[in-house]
Order: sequence, then C-alpha cells, then structure tokens
Amino acid sequence: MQVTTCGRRAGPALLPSVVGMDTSTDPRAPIPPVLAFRGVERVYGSGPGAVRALDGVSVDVVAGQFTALMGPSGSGKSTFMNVAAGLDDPTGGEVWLAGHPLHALDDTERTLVRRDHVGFVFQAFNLVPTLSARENVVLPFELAGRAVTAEVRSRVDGLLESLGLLDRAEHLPSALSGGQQQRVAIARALASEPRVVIADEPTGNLDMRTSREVLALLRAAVDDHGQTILMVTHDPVAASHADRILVIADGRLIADHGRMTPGSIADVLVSLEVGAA
Ligand SMILES: Nc1ncnc2c1ncn2[C@@H]1O[C@H](COP(=O)(O)OP(=O)(O)OP(=O)(O)O)[C@@H](O)[C@H]1O
Repeated sequence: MQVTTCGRRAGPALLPSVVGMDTSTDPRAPIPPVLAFRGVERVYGSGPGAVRALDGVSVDVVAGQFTALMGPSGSGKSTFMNVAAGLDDPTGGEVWLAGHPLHALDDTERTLVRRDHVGFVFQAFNLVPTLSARENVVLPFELAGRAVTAEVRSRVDGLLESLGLLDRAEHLPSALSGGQQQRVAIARALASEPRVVIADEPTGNLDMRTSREVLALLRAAVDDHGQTILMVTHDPVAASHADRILVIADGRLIADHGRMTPGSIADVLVSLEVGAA
C-alpha cells in the first residue's frame, strides 16, 4: 500500500505558480494534475461542535485516470467531491481544478470553471423529465450559451450511438430503464469533453448487471478517450474498475491504492470498520 501525502500541509515550496495549468511547451514536462488539493480543510460550524469534514487533504488527481474515492459513512466523501467541483468552499488550503484556483474564486467564477471543465453523473440520474434523451445531452451546451453546431450534434449522436441509445434518442427519461437513463446521464457528462467527470455513486440505483454495463462504459471513456473520472462509491465491485482507489476516514486521506480486486477492497473497508469499533 502506498500511503499518500495525507494530512500534510503543503508549504510554499510544494506549490508551483499555477498547479494543473498546462503552461509548458516542453513535451518532456510532466502532465499536470487535473485536480490538486493542497492541505484542504472544510470545517462546518465553530467551537466545540465544529465538524472537520476535510482535515488537511493533499492529493493530485491525474489526467486520464479513473479514480475511486471510498470511505465509511460520514468520512467526508461528499464534502471532497463538492469542494473538488467548486460547489463548496474550503475553509483552508488550496483547490486547483484544470489550473484554476477554486479557493480564490467567487461563486460566479467557480460556476464558470465548473461549467467549462466538469461533467457530473449522479446516483439519481438527474435528467430533465420533460426533455428527450438527446435534448438532455445537448442541454449543457444550451445552458452555457454555446452554439449547438452541426459538429456538436454529430458528437452527441456519436455518443448516443456508442452508448447504445441512438434508437432511444427521442424518448423521455420516463420511457427509459434505469440503466438507459444513467447512460444518457453519462452521455451528457461526456458530451462537452470536460477535464473531469465527477460521478457520485453512479451505480447506486442500478441492478448488478446494469451496474457492470455502466462501469464498463465509464472505463471505456478512460481507456478509449483519455477521460479523467473521479467516482465516489461504497461498492467494492465498482471501485475495482478504477485505476486508483483513495480511502478517506474522518476527513483524512488514509490510503492510496492502485487497481485492486473487489475482495481486497472489501478487506480494506472491513479493516477500517474494525479499526473504528
Ligand atoms: N452542511 C453541513 N453542516 C454540518 N456538518 C456537515 C455538513 N455537511 C456534512 N457535514 C458533516 O461532515 C462530515 C462529512 O460528511 P460527508 O457528507 O462529506 O460524508 P460522506 O462520506 O459523504 O458520508 P455518506 O457516505 O454517508 O454520504 C459528517 O460528519 C457530516 O455530518
């Protein structure tokens, strides 16, 4: 097991002037991380009742990797994802997304960074019920005021086809199965070619077979298109599709594993529960 830089407060020497921004033209330069946390803290409340949901988290999420974030209930997974996506503000430390210092931006600026660089996949699909599958996939372009050009339409149709949805493109979400709805959500997340897709329990509402299909699609987005994915899951089978498994407990990153089998992941989670008992 490689233990991360968890809990370490990064000093100035660790901070390049712009973390994650590709400013170099040197082809030998290391690929910058898509997401960088530097000593990130998120404290809710104050005084004796304060909760340290993130407690000095330092980690890089690497481009073109499928990273899973796991941990017990209340360990800080949702807080990590919300801070990573600029939906929540850290109370300390630095968060860099695609080269942008989220910790230093105001709400409007963070919204723009999120819109341009993050795709979301949620457990509850979150499709607009009155729009067809294709309209749901195109919606983020329209919301962002981006022209839905012939090229965009062709990319959307290519995605729908590769996800096996072209013959369902005109259907409303209510006429689709859970697996098909999640595939539409994945198409929507991938369509704008975001720097990172944040997936929150994407298989939480799906049966085992459909879960496997959805995970294979996420895996293919990484392997075939170099997509970066950050996924929260409680499910060792889901996490076994990831290249890297981060484990969080009490707001601290406590482990950083490469690919693992579902059995080994389950062992790690059980040992956490035993340790906490
Ligand atoms: N808005 C909030 N106000 C106060 N405390 C909060 C708030 N949001 C989260 N917390 C607390 O922060 C800690 C981490 O919560 P978080 O939701 O990030 O955990 P989680 O790992 O996602 O849990 P779960 O797996 O149950 O969804 C918990 O102790 C939680 O009660």
